[in-house]
Amino acid sequence: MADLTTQFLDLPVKNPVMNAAGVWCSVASQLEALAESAAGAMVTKSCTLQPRDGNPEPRYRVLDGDKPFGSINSMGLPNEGFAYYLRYAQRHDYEEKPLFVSLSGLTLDDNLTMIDSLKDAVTPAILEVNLSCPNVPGKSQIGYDFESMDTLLAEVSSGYQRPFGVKLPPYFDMAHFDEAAEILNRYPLVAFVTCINSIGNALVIDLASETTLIKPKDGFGGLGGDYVLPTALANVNAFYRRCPNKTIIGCGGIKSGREAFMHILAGATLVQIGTSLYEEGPGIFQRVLDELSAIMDEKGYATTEEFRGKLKTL
Ligand SMILES: O=C1NC(=O)NC(C(=O)O)N1
Repeated sequence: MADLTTQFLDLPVKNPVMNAAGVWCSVASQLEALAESAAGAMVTKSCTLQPRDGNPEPRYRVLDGDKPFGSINSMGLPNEGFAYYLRYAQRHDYEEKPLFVSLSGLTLDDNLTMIDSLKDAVTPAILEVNLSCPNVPGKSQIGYDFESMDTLLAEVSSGYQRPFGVKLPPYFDMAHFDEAAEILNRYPLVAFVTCINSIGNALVIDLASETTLIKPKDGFGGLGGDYVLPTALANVNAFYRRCPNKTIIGCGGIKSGREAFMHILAGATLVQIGTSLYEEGPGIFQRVLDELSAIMDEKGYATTEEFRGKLKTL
């Protein structure tokens, strides 16, 4: 029988499956549902210093023939504001499972202000800095601006002075994998890297009405689900190869034990579920865990360590 327990940084985790920031984690009732779910860890909605309404509706659509195979979203960082998530972090039961807090400040100063407060709160929450929201009109993704990313990592490292992680956008070019990894490797406090956020600024069209599916940004939004699995696996493996001293969290296209297995094989220690969680709800965690466990039993792996990063090439 597969043993799904694992270690993340120096923390014991009962299993490697969790939510992706932004999905089922914006308000306390959702966070409590995640805390009670089978997920081995959980993360809060990426927050800004002040509460935000986000973009106009419709801003999320699941793309489904007979079964959901993807999503497009342009939420625009709607959230209750940093203080709300800090309050949750201070009442979370860390014996039950680790909690990640995701920050996505609209400015570097906002990020540093939130990080100071998080550090002063002395909470066991794990910091994930979102460098990759594609949906705030007029704001580019820090992960695609290497100079800004370098500056942010320097400032956060010196301000936070504790291990933290970053949520990266997908990259699509070897030179970009190399450059991003070279920057990340300058910062030993960047203990983990979460790959990937949605594939930004996709466009989905409704044929019948000849109209975009979502309203914000003329219909341009972040793509998730089946569409992004190959890109997510590539980013997980690219940073796993290039950042041997960092832990990788895989996100993108996970809807069953199969994709969770692939992400771990590519190098992920934990895996995050977004689109499928949005559609199925927190019951998905036990289903994916059972499926992952069955695949491991079938292949003869007792733990995830035995196959993590062991992707073979031809
Ligand atoms: O980082 C993010 N990625 C997304 O795909 N959507 C949300 C958002 O728009 O709030 N943020």
